[in-house]
Amino acid sequence: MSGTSSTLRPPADAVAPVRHPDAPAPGEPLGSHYEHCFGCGGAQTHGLNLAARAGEGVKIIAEFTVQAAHQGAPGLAHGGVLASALDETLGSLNWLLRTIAVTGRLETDFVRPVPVDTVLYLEAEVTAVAGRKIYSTATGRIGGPAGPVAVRADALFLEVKVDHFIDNGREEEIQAAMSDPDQLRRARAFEVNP
Ligand SMILES: CCCCCCCCCCCC(=O)SCCNC(=O)CCNC(=O)[C@H](O)C(C)(C)COP(=O)(O)OP(=O)(O)OC[C@H]1O[C@@H](n2cnc3c(N)ncnc32)[C@H](O)[C@@H]1OP(=O)(O)O
Repeated sequence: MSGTSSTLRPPADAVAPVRHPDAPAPGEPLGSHYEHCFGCGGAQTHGLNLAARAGEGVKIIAEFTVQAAHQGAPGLAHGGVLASALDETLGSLNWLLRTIAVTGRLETDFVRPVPVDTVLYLEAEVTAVAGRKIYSTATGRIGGPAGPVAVRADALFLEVKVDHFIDNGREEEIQAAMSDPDQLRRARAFEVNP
């Protein structure tokens, strides 16, 4: 079964997304934006450790290996973990636009089961922008770019101000991230254009 709800269809006045001139070059790894991020942070023992790199235009390519800690059914990835991998990959797209944005809606199709040890190969692309709304889509394949599709998602991200994180995040982590002496790391923790 497949389908997309009407809120994920760009309106008639939507425009094509524009890659920021300072976006990383195609093939360049994005690295982790925040070490405690469940999706990409190295400090998360059971996190996804997802590695994303810039693609052409407004595309991202990412890979993550399903670990034993990611199981739902015996030997198979938990659906929520797969949705997290899609969310993280889609979220990384905003780095190409240099827009701070959070997921408002994420619709996921689980097409086939994903065994532990699988390398999930993800491709995501921004499809349209309408004001604060950023529309995007992603696909996850088993093993590599020619592998069978296991998951796919459509998403709506909403542009926010950095205050979104400062006002809502737990004080302890906000203070730690803001007092990081590394300016780039400080900026990326909040997904801000450095
Ligand atoms: C390398 C480093 C990269 C960085 C890599 C980073 C990866 C990070 C991980 C991935 C990203 C995440 O998981 S982010 C974390 C998960 N997401 C969140 O925590 C977001 C929680 N939700 C919120 O804070 C809020 O609901 C917002 C910000 C999404 C929206 O609130 P708002 O700003 O007040 O906007 P609001 O006025 O309600 O709505 C504005 C317009 O958007 C529409 N809209 C709002 N929400 C929705 C929705 N869920 N579905 C449909 N439409 C919606 C409204 O109808 C309205 O349309 P109209 O009337 O104007 O037409």
